[in-house]
Amino acid sequence: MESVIEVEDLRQGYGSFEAVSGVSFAVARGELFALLGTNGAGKTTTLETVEGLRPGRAGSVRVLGSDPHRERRRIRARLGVMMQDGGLFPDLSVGETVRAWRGLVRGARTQREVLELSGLADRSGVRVRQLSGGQRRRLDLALALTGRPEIVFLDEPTTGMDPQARQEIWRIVRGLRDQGTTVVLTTHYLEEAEQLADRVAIMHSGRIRVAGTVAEVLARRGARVTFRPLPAAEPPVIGGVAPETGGGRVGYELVESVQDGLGELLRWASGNGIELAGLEVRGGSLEDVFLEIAEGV
Ligand SMILES: Nc1ncnc2c1ncn2[C@@H]1O[C@H](COP(=O)(O)OP(=O)(O)OP(=O)(O)O)[C@@H](O)[C@H]1O
Repeated sequence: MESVIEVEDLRQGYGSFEAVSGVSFAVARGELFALLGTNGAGKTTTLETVEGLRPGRAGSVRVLGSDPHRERRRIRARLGVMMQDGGLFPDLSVGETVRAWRGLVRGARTQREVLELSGLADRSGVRVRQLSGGQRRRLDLALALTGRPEIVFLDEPTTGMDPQARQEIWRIVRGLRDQGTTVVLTTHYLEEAEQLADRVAIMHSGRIRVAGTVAEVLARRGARVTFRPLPAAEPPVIGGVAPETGGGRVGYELVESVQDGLGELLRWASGNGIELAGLEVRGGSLEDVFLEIAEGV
């Protein structure tokens, strides 16, 4: 598959501080790639370098076959960027903002299309300063899409939004992907990545710690099996894993032996005439992986 973004061993920093310490990833055309991570992990720094806002300190970044910083003019019109803190003028109305933006973009969507994308067609005369935070983000997103970009960068597109506003952004982002647009986003919301992303990379302290499809990332987590303690019986070792007791439950973290371990537990229970009270089996979530990485496990 054609890679439209290739990042190899990228290093980036501020003064003597290194914020990104050797990050590598590639994004295929039409893919939705999410960068996740703890606060200060280096997501925005990575994204801004890939957008070409500044040159990397070391390593290589190619976007649509070009160096996004040195050859920015060559590819700029093919990229759409929605920054964390959009550069909107508070005194312009929504309509004026869209008109001004369209004037800067080649092959722009119509005024009406951009207003409809922003969901603000009926608020065209309202000043930007009067919009809610969520409405401003939607306007930012619509502006980023004005030139029908091939690649769209979204830095925390739904931060601070209520669930309904978030769903609306997700609908627009899914629409982009359906049209074959490549999307790279950063997010704090694991659910957002689970809902939208074809592939994710989880960053911590300037490095990518885990990357892959959501299914691949979750596969490194097993399942947690728990039940309520039994007064008369010592819980067995299953799948080679010893029981842990805490919070009023007996639990096992089964990674490679989920099915075998569960089978052993059920055979042990029925062999001893025991009913396992409150038995639960829960697969790993992206949140578990995230917390594990954030805790440096
Ligand atoms: N302009 C700057 N000058 C100095 N240090 C900076 C600057 N911008 C970011 N940093 C530092 O670089 C590190 C990475 O920041 P970055 O914003 O890339 O992380 P992030 O993963 O996007 O975080 P968040 O999720 O909190 O937005 C942090 O330690 C941050 O304090």
